[in-house]
Amino acid sequence: MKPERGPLRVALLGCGVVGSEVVRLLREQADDLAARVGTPLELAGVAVRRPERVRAGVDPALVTTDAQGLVTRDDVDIVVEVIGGIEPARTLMLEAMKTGKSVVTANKALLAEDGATLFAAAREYGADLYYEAAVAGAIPLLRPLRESLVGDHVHRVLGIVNGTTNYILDQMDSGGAGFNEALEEAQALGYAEADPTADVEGFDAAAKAAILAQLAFHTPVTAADVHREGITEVSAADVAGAKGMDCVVKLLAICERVPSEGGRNGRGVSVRVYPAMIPRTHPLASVREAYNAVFVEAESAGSLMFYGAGAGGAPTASAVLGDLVAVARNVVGGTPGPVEVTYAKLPVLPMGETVTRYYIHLDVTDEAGVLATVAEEFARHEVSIQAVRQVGLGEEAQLVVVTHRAPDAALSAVVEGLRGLDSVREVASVMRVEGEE
Ligand SMILES: NC(=O)C1=CN([C@@H]2O[C@H](COP(=O)(O)OP(=O)(O)OC[C@H]3O[C@@H](n4cnc5c(N)ncnc54)[C@H](O)[C@@H]3O)[C@@H](O)[C@H]2O)C=CC1
Ligand SMILES: N[C@@H](CC=O)C(=O)O
Ligand code: NA
Repeated sequence: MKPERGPLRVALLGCGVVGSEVVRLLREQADDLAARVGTPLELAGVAVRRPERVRAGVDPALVTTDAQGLVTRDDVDIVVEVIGGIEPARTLMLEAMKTGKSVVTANKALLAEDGATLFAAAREYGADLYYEAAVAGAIPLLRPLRESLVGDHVHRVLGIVNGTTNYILDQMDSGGAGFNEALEEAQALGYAEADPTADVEGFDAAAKAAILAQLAFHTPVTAADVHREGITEVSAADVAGAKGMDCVVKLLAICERVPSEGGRNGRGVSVRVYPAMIPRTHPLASVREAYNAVFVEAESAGSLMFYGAGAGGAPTASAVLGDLVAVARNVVGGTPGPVEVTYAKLPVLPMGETVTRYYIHLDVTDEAGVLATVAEEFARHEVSIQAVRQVGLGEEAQLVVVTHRAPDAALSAVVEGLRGLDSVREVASVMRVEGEE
């Protein structure tokens, strides 16, 4: 008979919004977790920056500021990293894996910047590296891509992966709070990153897009490869323009395989994050507050939709605990989990080659021939117009143009050209349109 093993000892790095919830769940669900793993999970230590702070439910004897010492201790089996940022998180995780420990992390910034180093270490030392919480918080998305869909051929991953910006855009759309007020609320609710610039400038969503693209297309993608635009430039006029089109503005992460004539894998991938209009009838339009939703389109599976809480302490801790149990079971069973494979090595194509649609709102002089001059600018760059509408007269004259799909570079050139026309007083709003033709 196999001898019963002792408890698995867990080192927790960071005890902020997510870490404190991990501690709570480990305590409150101890018996169930032990039954599911086959042995108890025991907290070996909690590394913090400010030890003097009182932390509810954390035994002060477990608290340390020596994270490095904690991850290399012989009585630690698994390390949970919820500090965030690049360093010291990277060094701590590498040290942990070098000394034979498996790692669970929620750190998308690090995985998207230098995941390759961490994955290489996991392979070299036979350790597990699990990170479900890093993308779309509680929503099971990475495990489905990494395991359930690994036998399929993914074409596209499209979704809302940042709760803070969705909360802000939702408030702007519903006419509630302004930008700053909504951001403060998102921070108070524990959705925002330590530096909310990461949220509102799209860095957080870009990191998640890189992780998703890498898993979906088995190809190396880092945050630096992702075309990124945040929501700080989204104005009340953009939101109102979207309403006028029966659309809503959402910050979207889009990862697409770009088809080629011959090869099945395509000629590359497009990975991008930007605010875009989507029709109110589109399922993503009904994703409110800080919720996330992601569509995965795969050859055999068809379209799959994942929806739920993408941010916040308890939802994120749920994903961390799920990984912790999975890793603990692997330790108990003596078999490591799956490793990342990036064999496809597809290039990430420049944004200019990406095919999208544009909505363009122009303040124009109301005189004969303006429409023709404007239309000529589109024709010059071979961008076909789907619809054009005039709003107002005289000083108030405005044109709203929606294009058919065209390369982004051509659309940018059209906007540049329009800015140079005498009959165009102002290009009031430019936004990509996603969702449907
Ligand atoms: N809050 C959320 O909704 C989500 C957060 N995440 C990720 O989870 C991680 C943690 O996020 P939060 O808990 O929200 O951040 P937080 O800022 O609330 O917590 C991080 C904690 O780590 C501590 N810390 C910093 N440097 C340290 C060090 N050298 N040693 C020990 N402790 C140190 C900080 O004092 C802080 O208490 C980040 O990677 C974040 O991107 C992922 C999904 C959702
Ligand atoms: N700051 C992030 C937290 C989760 O990743 C968000 O707002 O979605
Ligand atoms: Na997740």
